[in-house]
Amino acid sequence: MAKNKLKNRVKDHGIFFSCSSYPGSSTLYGSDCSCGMLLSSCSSSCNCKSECTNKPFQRRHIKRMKLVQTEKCGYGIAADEDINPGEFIIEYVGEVIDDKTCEERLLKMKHKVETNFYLCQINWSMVIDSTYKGNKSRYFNHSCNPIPNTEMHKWIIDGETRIGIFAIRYITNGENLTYDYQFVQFGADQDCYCGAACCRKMLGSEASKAKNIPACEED
Ligand SMILES: C[S@@+](CC[C@H](N)C(=O)[O-])C[C@H]1O[C@@H](n2cnc3c(N)ncnc32)[C@H](O)[C@@H]1O
Repeated sequence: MAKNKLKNRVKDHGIFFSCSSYPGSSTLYGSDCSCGMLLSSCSSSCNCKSECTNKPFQRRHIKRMKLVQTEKCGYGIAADEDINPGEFIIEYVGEVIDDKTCEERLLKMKHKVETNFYLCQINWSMVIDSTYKGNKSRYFNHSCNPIPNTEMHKWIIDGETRIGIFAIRYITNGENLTYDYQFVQFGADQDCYCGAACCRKMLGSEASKAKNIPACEED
């Protein structure tokens, strides 16, 4: 494990050395910073040194947000301040578990007839489970396009994969914060109540066919 970490760090240095952002130039997720464009946070080995703001995770400036009760999706999260496009909102955290543990937990949840799932698949071998440990990111609900106002991004920080939630458009104070789960996160047989006119899940379900919900253009 330690060996792997070391390998990753060495790889990261290739990215860090190529960073040529001028001090204080990058505030969003890397639009003008080589590291940011590669979804990698800047470090002390970068040319941009300490003034560079491309360190969303280390700086930990999470946005103000509050827990709300939604009409059909249980609890959700609403912005408690205006948020600009591209801004870092919060890190998605939880227990990092492997596929086997994930399957076991899913089976247990099924037996308990749980309806809220907090599992997020990061890659083939890694799942973040915020069922027992997490922060407010665990309450972000799903929306099909074009409704979501946030997006998840994988970042490499000191050789470790971390997940950040970023704004994809201007968000006004009070708006519910959602992203597209891509259906890796909640039970495959659950209906979606995101309210999008071309809700993918509803379109596929018998319920939507019965309600005659029109197909999206891209479908
Ligand atoms: C990560 S949790 C989000 C917080 C959750 N609403 C709660 O009350 O704790 C994911 C769960 O929320 C519900 N959910 C999220 N988005 C939904 C949607 N668009 N339609 C229906 N249920 C949704 C599902 O039960 C899903 O398993």
